[in-house]
Amino acid sequence: MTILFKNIKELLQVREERIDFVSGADMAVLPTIKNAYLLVKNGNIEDFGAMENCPKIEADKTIDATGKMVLPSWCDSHTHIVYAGHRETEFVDRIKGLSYQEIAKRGGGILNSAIQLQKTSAEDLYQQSKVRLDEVVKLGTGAIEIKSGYGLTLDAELKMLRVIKRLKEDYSIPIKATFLGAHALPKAFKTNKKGYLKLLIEDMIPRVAKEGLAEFIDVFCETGYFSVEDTDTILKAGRQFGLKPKIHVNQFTAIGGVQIGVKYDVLSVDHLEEMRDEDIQSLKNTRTMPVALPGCSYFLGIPYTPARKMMDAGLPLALATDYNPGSAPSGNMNFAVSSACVKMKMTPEEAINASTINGAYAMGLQDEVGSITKGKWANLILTRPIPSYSYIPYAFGSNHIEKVYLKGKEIV
Ligand SMILES: N=CN[C@@H](CCC(=O)O)C(=O)O
Ligand SMILES: [Zn+2]
Repeated sequence: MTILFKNIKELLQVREERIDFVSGADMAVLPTIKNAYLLVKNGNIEDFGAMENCPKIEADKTIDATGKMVLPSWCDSHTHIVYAGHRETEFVDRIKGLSYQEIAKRGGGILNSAIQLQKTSAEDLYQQSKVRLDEVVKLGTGAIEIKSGYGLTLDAELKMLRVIKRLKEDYSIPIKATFLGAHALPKAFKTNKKGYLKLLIEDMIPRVAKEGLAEFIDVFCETGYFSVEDTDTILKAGRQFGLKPKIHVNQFTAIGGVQIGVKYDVLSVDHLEEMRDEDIQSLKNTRTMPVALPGCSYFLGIPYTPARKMMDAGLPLALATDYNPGSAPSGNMNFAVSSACVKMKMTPEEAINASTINGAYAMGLQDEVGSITKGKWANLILTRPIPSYSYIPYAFGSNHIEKVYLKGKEIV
């Protein structure tokens, strides 16, 4: 099966050679080809180039993309889309003056979602999550990471991870599963953190690894949740079972989460709303991808990740949605791109690099997706007619996507 996109106004994120990620000043460079063609064969990118070199072949399907752009699908490296119910009453409580932390102290927040999830059947959880996955695919997401962490008991965590496994089997989008048993201290262990750490280390991690339910392990390293010391203990245990770490750090307080991440050579450190100069310094010359979640900053009204400062220091950056019921109830990567430009002063080139190739790296998927490179999956966005790619973050709130393709198959 071959598909030929012709007369593409501009083909974005073209990388002749495979790269892992871009950092520092290179983030401002988005390689493109104007008036381009793209040939897809059996679900993968076969060839591309300027229209004058377009092969004279009879493809099974030819798409005239005059006035439109083609880019690799968004790579959303941080989500919690498998959850039960919703938390808009907490949203209203926050509008009325309560903070996210105050709500959590009253038993709301992650524990509220855990109670709802524990009562939800695996089938219902799958159906609720599927709606969200379908939605984000239509919004251009073509690779996604999904975390557990709303179970907080062995059974409920396994239920979440098995739902993620089922989504993986049912969708032609790469899905990476992350075990986040250390998301919050469950009510039953309120005064017994040691006991929960024991459960995590002796029961949950070995079982998750044995059943092959997750590739990554995550910890919410934050004041009032899991300390740096706890994080050290959990990541060490995860490593023994072959789970690669990517962690939540510096969301509300900077307590050394970045440094423990660097110690474990984590694939990504995510959130980073509170960054000290020493945190930026620690990330230099590492293979760890910093991930910013502007939807969370927007929704909670907390600081945005200091992207400019970090990129000026030579660091890479990825953008993700953090789609979850408490701090970011939106999985719209187009909004992440736009708010990164508006609020974090990222240029459209930087934001697109952060949401494609760097997002792919933050999931270990840089060899499959994230750029227009021969052999990569044809997970693509075909835009509506737009004047320039900067128009995507500029005209925020409008849908600029005409169609998305997963493994070359048209979805919308
Ligand atoms: N901060 C930790 N976890 C999620 C929020 C979880 C929730 O409020 O349900 C996040 O990444 O923002
Ligand atoms: Zn998160």
